[in-house]
Amino acid sequence: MSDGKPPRHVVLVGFMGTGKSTVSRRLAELLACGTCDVDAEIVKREGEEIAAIFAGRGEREFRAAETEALRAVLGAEDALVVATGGGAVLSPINRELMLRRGFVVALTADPEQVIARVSQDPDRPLLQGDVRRRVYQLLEDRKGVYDFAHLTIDTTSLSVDEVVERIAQAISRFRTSQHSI
Ligand SMILES: Nc1ncnc2c1ncn2[C@@H]1O[C@H](COP(=O)(O)OP(=O)(O)O)[C@@H](O)[C@H]1O
Ligand SMILES: O=C(O)C1=C[C@@H](OP(=O)(O)O)[C@@H](O)[C@H](O)C1
Ligand SMILES: [Mg+2]
Repeated sequence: MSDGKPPRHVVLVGFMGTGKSTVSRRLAELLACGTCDVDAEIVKREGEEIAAIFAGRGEREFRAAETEALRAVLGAEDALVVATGGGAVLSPINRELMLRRGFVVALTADPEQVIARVSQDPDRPLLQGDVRRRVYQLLEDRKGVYDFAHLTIDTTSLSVDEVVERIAQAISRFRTSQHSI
């Protein structure tokens, strides 16, 4: 349900390793606005690392904490670039919050590119064990879940700066067409 306010934040969604956290920081610099990573917000609010929450309390509790963190972040008065975690879109409540408060940008990347990027960081709890198998399985499980975004960018062969530039151009078009961000 709309509360009558225009979309305000830029919200990045997408599978793990598509570049949401990295792009969000760089895009915020370019737009001269604040930025928030929902994963970092969860860690701050819960006082535990993401992997520790998954290990100690399970994914269900992580998802509940994620919705509360997302709600708090998107409630900010000033415009932010918000990086979400790859599974944040699984909840219809979260998708509704994002669409109500933001211009939603989905980042995608080919599976092998995702694997190359996430293999450098061993801390993602859902990718423990056989990373390749987990990535292909989760991509299959999550097919279509990022399609609700206003804009989708395939980052497979783009640099971070090129992704940032494309989002900035799209925001500019979106602004002139009707909305404020
Ligand atoms: N467009 C890109 N090209 C190459 N490497 C990238 C790109 N975007 C992100 N990366 C790298 O991929 C890794 C995962 O990026 P990250 O921002 O943590 O993704 P996410 O938040 O979507 O999981 C990081 O090492 C980052 O530097
Ligand atoms: O896809 C997911 O379910 C998750 C993605 C992670 O964020 P990134 O997409 O930034 O890696 C983090 O929220 C958590 O490990 C769960
Ligand atoms: Mg991230």
